[in-house]
Amino acid sequence: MATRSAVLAIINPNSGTTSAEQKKLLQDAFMRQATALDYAPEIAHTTHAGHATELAAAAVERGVTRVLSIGGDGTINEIAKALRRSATALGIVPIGSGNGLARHLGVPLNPMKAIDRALSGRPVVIDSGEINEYPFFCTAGLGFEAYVAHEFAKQPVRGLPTYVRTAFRAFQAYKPQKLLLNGQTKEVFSLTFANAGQFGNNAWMAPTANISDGRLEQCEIRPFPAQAAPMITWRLFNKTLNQSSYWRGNSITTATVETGEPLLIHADGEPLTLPTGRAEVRIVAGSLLVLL
Ligand SMILES: Nc1ncnc2c1ncn2[C@@H]1O[C@H](COP(=O)(O)OP(=O)(O)OP(=O)(O)O)[C@@H](O)[C@H]1O
Repeated sequence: MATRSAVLAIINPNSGTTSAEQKKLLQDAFMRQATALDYAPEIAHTTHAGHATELAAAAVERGVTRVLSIGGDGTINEIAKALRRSATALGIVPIGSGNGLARHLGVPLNPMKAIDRALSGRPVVIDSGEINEYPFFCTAGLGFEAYVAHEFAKQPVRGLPTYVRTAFRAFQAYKPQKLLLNGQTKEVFSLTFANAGQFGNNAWMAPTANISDGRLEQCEIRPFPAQAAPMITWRLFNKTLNQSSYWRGNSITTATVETGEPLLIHADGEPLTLPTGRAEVRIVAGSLLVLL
C-alpha cells in the first residue's frame, strides 16, 4: 500500500479576530477534507512568535509536500521563510487582519474554500524579497507604513477596526523622513518595496505589481498636504494610486536605503528595527511554491 503524503496545517491562535471556536471548526474541516483526499493530515498551533518558522522548517526536513498557513500575512511570512527554495509548497488559509498575499493571489477569503484550494491546488512559483536578512512575500517598507506597523503591534486587539484607528492616530503624529535612496537624497512620506501589489484589505500601493516577474515595485509617496489625504486614500483603495502626482514607482531588482539612525521598517506588516541606518533590498526570483 502506498504511504499517504503528509500535509501540515499551522494555526496562529493570535491572528485576526477569528474566535477560538471558529478556528476549531476550521481545524476540523481541514482534518476531514485532507483525510477524504487521502492525505495524512497534521495540525500544529503556534505558541509564540517565530514558532511557525520552526514548525515549517521541521516539515521541510521531513519532506512534507504541503504546509498550510492558517493565519495572516505575519504567519505566512514565518512559514514561507522556511519553505523558500524547497520542494514544500505553501497553502494559504487567510484569517488575518489584512490578508494581502491571499488577496493579491486570488485565494478565496472564505477559509473553508481556501482549505479546499490549498489541498487540491497546484504549486505555482512566485518571487520573494529580502530587506537585509528579513525575507518578505507581500510588501516591505519604511516611513509611515512602518510607523503604523510598529504602533499596531502595541495594540491589545488586532483586526481591521483597530488598524484603521491606529493608522488615523499615526497620521496625526507622523513626520516625513529624509533618506538616501539609491544614493539620491529624498524626503518621503512612505517607501514601499512591493512583491505583491497590496498591503492587505485591498490597499493597493503598487497596482501593477507582478509577483512572478523577478522584480519588485519601489513605490515612493512624496510628502503631501493634509487636504490631499482623502484623495490619496481613495486612490489607494481604488487601485489607482499610480495615477496620483504624489506617487512614484520604479521596477527594480535591488535598492539601498540609508538614514543617519536605526531604521524602523516592516516586512509583511511585522515591525522591525534595524540596528543600522542602512537597508539593502533585493528580489529573490522564483523562490516559493504556492498552492493555487
Ligand atoms: N501563539 C502566539 N502568541 C502570540 N503571537 C503569536 C503567536 N503565534 C504567532 N504569533 C505572532 O502573531 C503575529 C500576527 O500574526 P498574523 O500576521 O498572522 O495576523 P494578523 O496581523 O492579524 O494578520 P495580517 O498580517 O494579515 O494583518 C505574528 O507576528 C506572529 O509572529
